[in-house]
Amino acid sequence: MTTKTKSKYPDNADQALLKKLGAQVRERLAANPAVYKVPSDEVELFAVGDFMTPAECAKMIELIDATAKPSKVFDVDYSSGYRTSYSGDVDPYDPFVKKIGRRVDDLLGIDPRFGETIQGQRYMPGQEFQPHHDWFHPGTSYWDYEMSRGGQRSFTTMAFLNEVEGGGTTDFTELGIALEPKPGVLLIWNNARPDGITNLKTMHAGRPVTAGSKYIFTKWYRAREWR
Ligand SMILES: O=C(O)CCC(=O)C(=O)O
Ligand SMILES: [Fe+2]
Repeated sequence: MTTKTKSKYPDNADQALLKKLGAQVRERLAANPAVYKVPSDEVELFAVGDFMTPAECAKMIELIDATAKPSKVFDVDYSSGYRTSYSGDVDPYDPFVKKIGRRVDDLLGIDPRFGETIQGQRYMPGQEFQPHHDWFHPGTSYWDYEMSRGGQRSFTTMAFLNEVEGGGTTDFTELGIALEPKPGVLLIWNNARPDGITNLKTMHAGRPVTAGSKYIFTKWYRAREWR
């Protein structure tokens, strides 16, 4: 249940910053031949193949297994069963994790201070992440807190780390796009539209894994310095 409370932050908080960041990242990705733009007029969505080597995927999976615990959710607004995977922040001071984080920073060209720490996720059969936006919704219990520590989420990056035996696609439910988990691939999307307004069409889901397991990591960027 969502309780609307008065906030000192406007619904479109950080719009101007999101617009500026969007333009900056768009230009940088367009200049990079390793970046594939997934065709859509509604969401700026990109993929990079072989972003992670097989050895790096294996190492990240090891770290996720070591830290995985039931997913933290913004509990008041996320009903139980919404996200049933396991997740955890992998050690941000681990040199390997730092190296991968810097690679993502460099790909996007966003100020590294805007980046959240890398979060790992593991799905076992039956586990999923139901349709949601990664950007924060005004009026939620966590809105003011998140606005005070970096503001709106600008870009999402998400890497597939293993071959999934069954299920586990990442679906953009408003776009009719289903992306097969392919180890080493990094997905990138802008959570805002080019005008800087948060984009409703970025609705996406991690579909239930039906066989095997699915490992990913996500790294989100804010509109401002994240603390
Ligand atoms: O597992 C997926 O494919 C999606 C994960 C996701 O949406 C998230 O972590 O925010
Ligand atoms: Fe998400």
